[in-house]
Amino acid sequence: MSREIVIQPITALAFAPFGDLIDCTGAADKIINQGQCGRYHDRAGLDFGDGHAGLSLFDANPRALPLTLDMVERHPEGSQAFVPMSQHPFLVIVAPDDGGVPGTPLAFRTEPGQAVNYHRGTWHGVLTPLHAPGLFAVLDRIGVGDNLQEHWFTHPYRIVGPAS
Ligand SMILES: NC(=O)N[C@@H](O)C(=O)O
Ligand code: NI
Repeated sequence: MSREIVIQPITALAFAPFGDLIDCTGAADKIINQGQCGRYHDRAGLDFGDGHAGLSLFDANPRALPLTLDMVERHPEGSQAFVPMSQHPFLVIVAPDDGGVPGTPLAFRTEPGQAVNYHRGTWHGVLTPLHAPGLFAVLDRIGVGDNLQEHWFTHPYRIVGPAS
């Protein structure tokens, strides 16, 4: 049995229970560098618990749609931010927590130039580019102990919708 999830455009409001949508919409918080740069200041709720911030690069293979979603994961010890290093949309899959297991997932497509930061403990699909290059900067917790909990669905979901 496969259950279908339709991809929707991401909005800050819809994503708010799961994380921060980071982009340059609206006026910059500050104009810097002799007026040559707008600073959209401190836009993510970063949380690294008892660890420290790590900045990594992920070079991920783009995925085709429809996508079979058979697993979501979460990081109980820290937040995780994905910043694309290309001007392509990517797929953001999250799920509410339902007593320690994920509820029905939601699938979002970002706009080019948008990044996301998953709150600590948010159920999410792994990094899912939709176009090459799947190159991302990732800011997440580096520290001791296990910071990864996976949930494999007995019945996978089928993620459908436009890739851009
Ligand atoms: N495992 C890892 O570093 N990446 C995942 O957490 C992911 O969300 O892609
Ligand atoms: Ni993750």
